[in-house]
Amino acid sequence: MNRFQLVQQIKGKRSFLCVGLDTDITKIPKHLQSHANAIFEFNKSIIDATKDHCVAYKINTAFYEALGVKGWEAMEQTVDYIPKTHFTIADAKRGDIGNTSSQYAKAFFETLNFDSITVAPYMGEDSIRPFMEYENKFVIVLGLTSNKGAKDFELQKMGDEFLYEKVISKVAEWGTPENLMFVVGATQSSELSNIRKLVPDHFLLVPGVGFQGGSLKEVSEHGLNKDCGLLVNASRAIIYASEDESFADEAKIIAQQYQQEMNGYLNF
Ligand SMILES: O=c1ccn([C@@H]2O[C@H](COP(=O)(O)O)[C@@H](O)[C@H]2O)c(=O)[nH]1
Repeated sequence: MNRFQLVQQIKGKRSFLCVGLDTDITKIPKHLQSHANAIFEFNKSIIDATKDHCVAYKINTAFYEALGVKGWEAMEQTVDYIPKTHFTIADAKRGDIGNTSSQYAKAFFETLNFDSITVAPYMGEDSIRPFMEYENKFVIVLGLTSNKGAKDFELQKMGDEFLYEKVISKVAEWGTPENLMFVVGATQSSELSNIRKLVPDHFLLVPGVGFQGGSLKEVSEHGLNKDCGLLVNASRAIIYASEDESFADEAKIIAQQYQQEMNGYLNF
């Protein structure tokens, strides 16, 4: 999917919600846990229930990799099941020397047909370039993350700049808003206006609303750009909205609430 198609979808749905499929076998409703293909069955119900209210799905690969072959198969089935109208994110946080990054890119963009992948910037340009060689695919580079540990490196000053500012400005030179996005945690909304000065046109993937306490209102006030420019992710708040058989209906209700709130913030 390209940027234009993503923006069109946001405009049509009046939503910039990304549903996070952080599917944990121990947290899904009891009646599904004994199912031979429990993870995929759960995801299928969540996708069916939320697809009218969101524009993207983010699969955090850790939850699937933890289960070995069965988890990987469930991830493959899930990516294939997500409607082609929706933007897909492999939240895999990869990045390595060039030839290894090429294999990661092949794994997530060819073997699995994701639209994008999250990448850690620490190893520099040659670790990110291989992901950028694909047309209509996005590299989503960790900028300023939502966790407490962001203060250990990302929010350390290097001269008169924070490290995260240096990372975002430098990485932005390697790509364009057509193939590059940045992760910025919703818990870091006080830095969003500053980030928008560095990258006015890029999309930002914003995790951290819901369970981590980030504010959708603040993120929208400081992060929206002329094309929306935001994909706000909620995982646990949506997929674990209920532990019983009505989990998909409850997930739909929460996703719809996010959509309605987002509609009110959109400036087009
Ligand atoms: O800075 C970051 C980067 C990634 N994440 C991921 O997003 C989701 C958040 O899940 P919630 O349940 O909505 O809190 C999860 O997959 C994280 O690994 C992040 O939270 N912060």
